[in-house]
Amino acid sequence: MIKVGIVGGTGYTGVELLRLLAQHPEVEVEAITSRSEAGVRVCDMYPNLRGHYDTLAFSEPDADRLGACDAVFFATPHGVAHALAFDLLERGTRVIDLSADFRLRDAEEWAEWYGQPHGAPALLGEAVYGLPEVNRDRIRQARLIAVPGCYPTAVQLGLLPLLEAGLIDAGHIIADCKSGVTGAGRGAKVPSLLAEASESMKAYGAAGHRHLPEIRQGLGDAAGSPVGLTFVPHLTPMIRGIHATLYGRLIGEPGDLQALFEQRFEGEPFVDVMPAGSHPETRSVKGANLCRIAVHRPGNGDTVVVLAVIDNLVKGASGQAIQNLNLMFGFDEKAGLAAPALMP
Ligand SMILES: NC(=O)C1=CN([C@@H]2O[C@H](COP(=O)(O)OP(=O)(O)OC[C@H]3O[C@@H](n4cnc5c(N)ncnc54)[C@H](OP(=O)(O)O)[C@@H]3O)[C@@H](O)[C@H]2O)C=CC1
Ligand SMILES: CC(=O)N[C@@H](CCC(=O)OP(=O)(O)O)C(=O)O
Repeated sequence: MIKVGIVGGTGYTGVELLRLLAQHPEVEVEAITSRSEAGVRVCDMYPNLRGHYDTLAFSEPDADRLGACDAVFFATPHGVAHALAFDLLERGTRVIDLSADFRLRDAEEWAEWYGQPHGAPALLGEAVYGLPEVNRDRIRQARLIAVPGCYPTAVQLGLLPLLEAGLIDAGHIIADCKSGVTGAGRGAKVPSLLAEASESMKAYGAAGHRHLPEIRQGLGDAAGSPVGLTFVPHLTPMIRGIHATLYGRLIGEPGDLQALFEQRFEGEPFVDVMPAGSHPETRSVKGANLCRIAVHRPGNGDTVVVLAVIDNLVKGASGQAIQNLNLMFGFDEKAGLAAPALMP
């Protein structure tokens, strides 16, 4: 049994960590922080957790208490993990950061997109990008994990087989993505209000979203050279879910694309390549640590269309974070993550 701490326990990804860890056979949640709810019992704020965490209460972030844990998850806004990660690593605590603080390798690029100086550039060299389908062996050895963003998880998983095999024009890729409103976090914001977000849909960040450099970095690694990417996110009236529709221009005759995807993800516990002709639905991954993918070649033409769906709070955040923890501590990769999706 290991002890873990969670910094930022009142947000959607924090409570999702608690829900999933309640089923984890090797983990005990030792500390959970919230400055605004310090002293409140977790089960009083989140009644779905009654019977699972009846004595655990939110507390102020405290380096000594967190540093006594084997691992600490940061489910906090950008910049918070920068300030605490070094101290925790010095104490021998491993850090799994759900925010974007350690996702970009270039501190200056991070500062440009996140509008603040990078607070821990000295740690960037050792941070491992926590996409197990790419970096599984490095994750096993890591002390510091940058959990990928929600859109970047869906887009990279959907495009990796094509880029690694050099089958599409890496200079002209389009990622048209839709997210549920929990992607915007739990903090009160006008665009997340029921009257604003329901029965309507809108694009945002078309001129440049902060996930663009993260996705470009990962796709560039897969392609072996810089990629040209147009990424347009949309806010849709659902609570959870990301749907990515990805377009690439085929170079020459690609062979059997369905077989390519099946082989690339063979044995992956959390990627499901669906049968040819499928159209995956976000509800088919709701609550599950899973990316379902379908690959199409309309009219046998020169464009390949990949459809990828995840739950933004699970494979797009907290589930993927636990998948990383399992690898870091040598647990079964599926521990705590085996439940199927909720349908309907
Ligand atoms: N929602 C999603 O789908 C996804 C989110 N993420 C990322 O995960 C992180 C958390 O997201 P989400 O759960 O939605 O966020 P929320 O905004 O819902 O929650 C943020 C949490 O962080 C705490 N917090 C805020 N500021 C500080 C601070 N300075 N020091 C310590 N704690 C702080 C808050 O508690 P309090 O203020 O009381 O201390 C709260 O518990 C973000 O970086 C987000 O971008 C990643 C993938 C997907
Ligand atoms: C719908 C919505 O607002 N989505 C968020 C992305 C989700 C998220 O939290 O991004 P990280 O994984 O990088 O933390 C956004 O567009 O900024």
